[in-house]
Amino acid sequence: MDGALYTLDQVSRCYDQSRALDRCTLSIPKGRVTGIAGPNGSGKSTLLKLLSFIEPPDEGRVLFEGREERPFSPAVRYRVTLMPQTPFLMNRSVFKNVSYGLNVKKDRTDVAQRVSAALSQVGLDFDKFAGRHRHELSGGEAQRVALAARLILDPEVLILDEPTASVDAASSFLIRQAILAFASKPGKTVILTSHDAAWLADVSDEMLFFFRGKSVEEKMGLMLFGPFERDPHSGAWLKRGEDGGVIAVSEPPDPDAVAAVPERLLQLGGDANDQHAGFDAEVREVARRKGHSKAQVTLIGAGFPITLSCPVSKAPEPGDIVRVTYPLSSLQWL
Ligand SMILES: Nc1ncnc2c1ncn2[C@@H]1O[C@H](COP(=O)(O)OP(=O)(O)OP(=O)(O)O)[C@@H](O)[C@H]1O
Repeated sequence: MDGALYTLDQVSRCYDQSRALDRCTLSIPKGRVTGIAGPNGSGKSTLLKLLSFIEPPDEGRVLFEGREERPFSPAVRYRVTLMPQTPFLMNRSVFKNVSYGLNVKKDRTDVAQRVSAALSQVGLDFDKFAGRHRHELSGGEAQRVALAARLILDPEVLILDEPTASVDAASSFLIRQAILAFASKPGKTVILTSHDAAWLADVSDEMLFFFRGKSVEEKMGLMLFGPFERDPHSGAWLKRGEDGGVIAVSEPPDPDAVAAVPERLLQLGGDANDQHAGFDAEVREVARRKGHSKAQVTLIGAGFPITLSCPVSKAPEPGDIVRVTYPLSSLQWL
């Protein structure tokens, strides 16, 4: 690792009444692929806009190579390129779209050759695609053209917001290949989000997990939102599901707090006791990936979604009812 490229120090970004980023502190390494995962509305896109110097923070500091860029200089903006969630393609040829950024920079060297190389990086043939217009492209091809339009600029930092949203498996694979080829060049940093957790984990060297406008330490396998209740007999705190099932929690610090257990600490099997809480859950999905010794398991317990990983040899099957246990001390309040 070449050290931190970005450091965010207590950064907040507010829209109307909502805080899209809430006193967020994190760092992103240079020369690595960093994936940012988190639920809808957790602030991922807002973070990417700040990292691209498109929007400034309302509070706190965004340091780039240890310096605060405020106001943003064109020099630093040219080093960073963002592909937004729904990238815009002009209603002109693929050639004009991909070469647009070079035009803006008045860079006219070997344009056709560079457009051809950029298209080839995303698996598109120059002769077949360069003359096509937006309406002559599938969703996946349009997304790859948008990526080629960023790759041709050869930025130091490539930031991609949901690059595989609504593309087919073939395009998703080609986008992954293009990202990894770019990232393998010296000095390149990639920062990206995706709702496809397995795809994101596969392409990323590092992962950051987002929740309510800030980065949390690790991926949570169980998250429970209030209200919580107290068992009148035992005095223990719990979350009751719609099906009547209950999941044990510790005492909530405030009514809005969310109870969370890291995925790593959720186990299949085991007994509940003073230190370990447990509940029954139905297995919904088991994802086994080639070359990985662990399977990703999605379950529903007391009506709540749960994810955990377990050795492939011990993975249950969809439909199985299994016991999920976790150390009570591992429960965090977010
Ligand atoms: N331009 C805006 N104006 C008002 N509110 C906004 C704006 N952009 C984002 N928000 C709000 O800020 C919060 C964070 O949004 P953001 O798009 O950063 O989350 P996200 O994690 O990228 O979500 P998703 O996964 O759905 O793309 C949300 O509550 C959203 O409604």
